[in-house]
Amino acid sequence: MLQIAVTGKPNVGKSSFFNSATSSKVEMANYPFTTIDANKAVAHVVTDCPCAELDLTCNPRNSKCVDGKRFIPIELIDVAGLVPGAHEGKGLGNKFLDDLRQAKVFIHVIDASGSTDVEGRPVDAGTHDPLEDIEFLENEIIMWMYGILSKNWTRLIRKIEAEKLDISKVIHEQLSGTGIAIEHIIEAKRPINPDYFKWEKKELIELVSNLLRIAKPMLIIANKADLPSSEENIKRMKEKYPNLIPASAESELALINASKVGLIDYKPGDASFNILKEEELNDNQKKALEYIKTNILEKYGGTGVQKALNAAIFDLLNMIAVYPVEDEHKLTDQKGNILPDAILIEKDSIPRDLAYMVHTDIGDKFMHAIDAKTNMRIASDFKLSNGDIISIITHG
Ligand SMILES: Nc1nc2c(ncn2[C@@H]2O[C@H](COP(=O)(O)OP(=O)(O)OP(=O)(O)O)[C@@H](O)[C@H]2O)c(=O)[nH]1
Ligand SMILES: [Mg+2]
Repeated sequence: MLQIAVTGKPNVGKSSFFNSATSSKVEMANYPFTTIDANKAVAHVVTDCPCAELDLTCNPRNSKCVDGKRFIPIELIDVAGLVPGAHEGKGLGNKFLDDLRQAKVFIHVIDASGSTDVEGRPVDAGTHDPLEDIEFLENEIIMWMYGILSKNWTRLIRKIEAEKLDISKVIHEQLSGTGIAIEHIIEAKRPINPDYFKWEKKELIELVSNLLRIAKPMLIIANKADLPSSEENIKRMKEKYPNLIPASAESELALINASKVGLIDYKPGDASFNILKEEELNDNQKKALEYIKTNILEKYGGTGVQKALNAAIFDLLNMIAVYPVEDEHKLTDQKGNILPDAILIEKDSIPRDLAYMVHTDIGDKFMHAIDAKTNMRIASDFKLSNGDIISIITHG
């Protein structure tokens, strides 16, 4: 399953974000290094389910559908906090950084309120500038990957020369286990001096920065947006990082918990909620809900948690959800389930790519595909888009 890593310095709310997105109960506390061992669980990205526009009732198998919204599973990993110097082992950094290897995209959680110092220790709200945290973390991740790439570099270069090997392939092998594709490496090294025998630290770092930008993009989440000192910081940071998403993991947890016990009507991603059992709420709960409504939902259009997951997959990784079916008339699988599976695939993929995502065997036996919304056969270079329902015709 596609993995998103939740990363950042200690004590910013990574585990709170993780718990709110996955309904897990890992420990959260106001001191650094509460989390040591990485936690993994399933979260969901949400998109419009085609069942709504087609006026159908679907029977999802690999995902869920709630009120015409399709919730598609992804894996979230919550890791230990990183401090400056992590790539040199500070704060157990090397071990912690290796937990990020598999991730396709990073959600970088920062404490927008400035109430934790650079190593995550609580300080007076507003006394630390969270902008500094964005820069140091990016640098740590670059230096970590540089460490992996540059290991035995001189020996590797000699080997490439002696055995006439392809540099991209060798780099690909060196970075195996990071999910970085050879195409990413080819693209990342394009702007760098082609004479790789002359590459030094500067060129390798440039290569790694390009690679990370292409292959493992990072989304910044300004968490603790509910605290008063966050507002000014968010405004200021947005000028430099316009894609930054303000969030309040703590508010999302509160809303989800209230919704689970039936006090309110709320689902992840909603920008509002309805109180269902006013009489069962005590004064503190009423105040808390009112606070979240005015200071988070109305101000930022949601708690930011679901928005962040969606942005990571649909915007940063440029993915779309496509629905393979076996019966293009009934839009079902063999067992009669309507729109059973939602598959996350890169935008502009072609039908054969989808066939391979469904199963290697289906990919190998691919003949052509049918757009099940129009019942028309589609070209082999047809570019899939979000919400497409596709029937794959195979031979044999
Ligand atoms: N006000 C506010 N506090 C939050 C929010 N999210 C988390 N916190 C608090 O921040 C502190 C740290 O939360 P954690 O989720 O443990 O943070 P972490 O980043 O996982 O910390 P480490 O595991 O130590 O790296 C806790 O006291 C949380 O209650 C939020 O959205 N708003
Ligand atoms: Mg934690």
